Amino acid sequence: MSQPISLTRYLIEEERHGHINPELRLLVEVVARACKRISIAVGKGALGGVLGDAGEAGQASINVQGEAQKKLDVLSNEILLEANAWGGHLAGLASEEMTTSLPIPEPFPRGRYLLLFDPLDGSSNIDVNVSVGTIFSVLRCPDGVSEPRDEDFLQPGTAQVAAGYCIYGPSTMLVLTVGHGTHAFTLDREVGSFMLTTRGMRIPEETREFAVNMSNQRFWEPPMQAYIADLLAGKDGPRGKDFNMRWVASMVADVHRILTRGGIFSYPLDSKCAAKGGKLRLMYEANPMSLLVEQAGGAASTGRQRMLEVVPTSLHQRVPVFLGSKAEVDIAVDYHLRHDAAHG
Ligand SMILES: O=P(O)(O)OC[C@H]1O[C@](O)(COP(=O)(O)O)[C@@H](O)[C@@H]1O
Ligand SMILES: [Mg+2]
Ligand SMILES: [Mg+2]
Repeated sequence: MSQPISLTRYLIEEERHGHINPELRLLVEVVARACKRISIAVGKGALGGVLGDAGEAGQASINVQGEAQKKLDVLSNEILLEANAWGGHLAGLASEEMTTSLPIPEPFPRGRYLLLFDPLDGSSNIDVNVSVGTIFSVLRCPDGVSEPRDEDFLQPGTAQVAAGYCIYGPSTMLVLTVGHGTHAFTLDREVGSFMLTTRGMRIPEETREFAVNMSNQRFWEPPMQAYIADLLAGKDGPRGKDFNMRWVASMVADVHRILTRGGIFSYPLDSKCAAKGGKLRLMYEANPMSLLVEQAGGAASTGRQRMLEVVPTSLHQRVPVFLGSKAEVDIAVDYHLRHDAAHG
């Protein structure tokens, strides 16, 4: 195998092709560098004193989502904030762990992009040494806005100029799109660089594998109940083939598997999360993952609408998610549309 090229070299090539400008190239480099720092913190585990809950004296620290924060949620957020505030390419930032967005304050240099991130995805897996990750999305700051507010971030997923995630697993990998394919880079720990190990990831169109939290089954809507029942019926059911199931409960790990070997990932609407609109967050989970999946030949939907066309109404908006192998996502969507048509 020929020597893989570095992330820096790949980004320079994309700039030469006119796919990105120098600002966006450097922005991605800054995010990648922050992810390397998070990877080191995650890798130290119990030795780094970073496991367990955030907060003091037995008092849990609760974020804007109403969820208890882990120490690594807080640390990863701080690493991304610090790195990007000094980067000079951003006008503002928004994070799963912060109530409102943050315009880059004086005296930091201000740029033209907006960055949204889930600093540590899969928090429930931190203390059990299972893969976690960082998810990010890059938007343009609207023209004429120098101090962006929450509403300036409310752009549909189609407006993303870059998206990616870093998975902290047996190896640390950065999976990135700047709108020209989805590419995977593996961190060479000795050299300290991300190296391009898969150019142009492709999701097989069809699959026999699904990912869903089955413990929520009785809370799902009827079309989701019907869809999964038919998958479980296997060879004897209407699908005529047996399906396998996987659920890591870190979206990064589940999506990484799907980008690698296909499958369908779903976090559907259920009666526990219906009032909030779903479980997963549109702006820094669903949208970046949907762009990566579409760029790899897959599909992503809310079950009723293409994910990337959802017009956001709030920064921490939640949505139902179906993404992965295109033919299978289309089938899941069809169950929902047929149900809606039959029930008005
Ligand atoms: O525990 P559940 O309900 O199966 O949820 C798992 C889902 O929750 C999440 O962990 C939410 O992410 P955070 O850890 O960033 O809050 C997703 O990664 C994952 O798909
Ligand atoms: Mg998450
Ligand atoms: Mg998180």
